[in-house]
Amino acid sequence: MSTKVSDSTIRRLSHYLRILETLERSGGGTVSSTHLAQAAGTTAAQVRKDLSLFGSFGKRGLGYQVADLGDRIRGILGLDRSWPVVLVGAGRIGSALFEYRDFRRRGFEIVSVLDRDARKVGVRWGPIEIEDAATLEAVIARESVEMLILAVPAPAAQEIVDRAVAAGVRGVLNFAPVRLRTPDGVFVHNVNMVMELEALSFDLTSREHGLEVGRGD
Ligand SMILES: NC(=O)c1ccc[n+]([C@@H]2O[C@H](COP(=O)([O-])OP(=O)(O)OC[C@H]3O[C@@H](n4cnc5c(N)ncnc54)[C@H](O)[C@@H]3O)[C@@H](O)[C@H]2O)c1
Repeated sequence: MSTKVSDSTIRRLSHYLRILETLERSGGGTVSSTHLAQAAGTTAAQVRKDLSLFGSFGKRGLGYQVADLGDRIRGILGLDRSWPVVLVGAGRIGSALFEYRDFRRRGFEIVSVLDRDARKVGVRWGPIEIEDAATLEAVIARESVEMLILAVPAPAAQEIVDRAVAAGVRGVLNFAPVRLRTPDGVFVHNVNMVMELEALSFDLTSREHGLEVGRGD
């Protein structure tokens, strides 16, 4: 039977990893679940619960080896390899994402950018040239890509995803404000900054409604 892992657990693992990487840079050693919890804004019990989903880590009373736990979390998150990524949509969002250097540092390399606008196709962006969106399937095969970033207008999104999935893509980071339909085994993560702002607005107004903001599962 497979274990269900919540999105919040995955986010906390990313958070723990950042803390561990800071500790690795300052010499490593060991870290307690209490320290990790404080730095991540959660409880020691939550840290232990999150990690226990993936096996046993650390020794009771001795804490976790920073380097070892970092490696294990990188393995759990699939960050012990690099992921070539194709970006479709060389517009404002697309160019901002392409410029973002942390992707490559964390193992996500945008190996191709595609657009359907003839004025953009062939334009050089650093080491790459924007390619014609009509060649999407060929690019996915050439680069052995499983991840797609979608930064096109909403009406264009579904068709691109259908083609990409048929060509072998299994994960989509979607910026278009549209709910995409994909078959089982294909994962879509939507980025919607308006929803984030709405959540923030809720946080700021919740007291007026007598509500307490909680950050549980
Ligand atoms: N997730 C968020 O929070 C957020 C924030 C802002 C914008 N967006 C969304 O991101 C998307 C991109 O926004 P933008 O401001 O970069 O737009 P933009 O108009 O600057 O860029 C869109 C690009 O997509 C290209 N394109 C259009 N149809 C295409 C197709 N069928 N195949 C390939 N390329 C195609 C266009 O030529 C253009 O270069 C939009 O859907 C927008 O609503 C999301």
